[in-house]
Amino acid sequence: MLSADVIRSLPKVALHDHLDGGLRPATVLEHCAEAGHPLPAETPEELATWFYEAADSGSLVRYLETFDHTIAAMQTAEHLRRVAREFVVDQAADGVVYAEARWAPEQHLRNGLTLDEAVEAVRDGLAEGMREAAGRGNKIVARQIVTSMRHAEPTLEIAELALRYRDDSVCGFDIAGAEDGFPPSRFAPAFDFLKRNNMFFTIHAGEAFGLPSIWEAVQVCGADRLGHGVRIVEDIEIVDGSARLGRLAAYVRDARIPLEVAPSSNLQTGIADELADHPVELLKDLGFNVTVNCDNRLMSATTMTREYERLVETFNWDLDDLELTTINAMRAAFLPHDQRESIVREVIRPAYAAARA
Ligand SMILES: O=c1[nH]cnc2c1ncn2[C@H]1C[C@H](O)[C@@H](CO)O1
Ligand SMILES: [Zn+2]
Repeated sequence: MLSADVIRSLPKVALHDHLDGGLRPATVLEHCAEAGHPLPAETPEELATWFYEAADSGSLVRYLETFDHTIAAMQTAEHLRRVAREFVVDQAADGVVYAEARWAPEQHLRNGLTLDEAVEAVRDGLAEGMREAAGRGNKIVARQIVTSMRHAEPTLEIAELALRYRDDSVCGFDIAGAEDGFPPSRFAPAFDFLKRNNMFFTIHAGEAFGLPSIWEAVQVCGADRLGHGVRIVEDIEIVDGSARLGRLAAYVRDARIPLEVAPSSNLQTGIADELADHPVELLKDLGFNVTVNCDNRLMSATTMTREYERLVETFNWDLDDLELTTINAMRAAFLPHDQRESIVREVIRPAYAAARA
């Protein structure tokens, strides 16, 4: 069985990781003290436990309430820059070689930052993080995904922001937040605008709500990837031990739509009680384009290494499964094809070959 140390040493790819869901507890404490924002705990250890427990209710809406505290810690350019730098350094130390950090700039304007200033602060922090990680021998490429909050009044403003910073650290767009009651089609004008401009986007869908949400994300909005997407199992029937795919499940699989699966996070928001009952294994076995992600390292008390460790322990995942899902993720990255393939060829494949030898 693969140990945590071996998993950590292997190259991993993080496509779905929220910038405001992965802060170091000590940074939350420091920034919130400066901002005068009260917190429910006083030490990094207590705060880490508080986040995990508060997020572990089985409800996405309650899970999302915990972000009040991290968002309060990210309201100045300096705070955003540091959080972005630490995001990259921490991922790189965990063996992540490519990461996309998603966050919603509209939630970070309380102290007077403009949307552009906020995106630039994160851009600069990501660049510092990449330099710092490389200096420590952990090379990583990091980009940002600009997110719209789905309960907000849909506008084109955030999609336009993403487009303005394309090729300047922004690689894509996303919508996040409560899913039930806020279907992806509300943002159809933003997605149309991005399509017209040939820009990539992913959509959180099939996490807390089922097939109608996934269908809209894929067929109405044209999502390049699905954030979670795990409720696609609701369109799969097991009859006499063999799987029958409904039309939507078949489309998602056959069109190779990448699923940004985040096992620990999904358990906390109610997909199943135990990892053994999580659909990730079935989806992988059926040939869906599965990728493995943390979603929110702070709220789920996890890392990419930990997510894989749990999959190894629960489903006996081996090097083939790790390499497959890592290459799936790298090929689904919102990065130019030649850059993706060079990371696959020069970083991922050789490391897994060496681990086998
Ligand atoms: O898993 C999630 N589903 C829906 N929304 C989420 C999830 N994780 C984080 N968010 C929200 C809370 C953050 O403030 C926002 C932007 O990162 O995205
Ligand atoms: Zn998410």
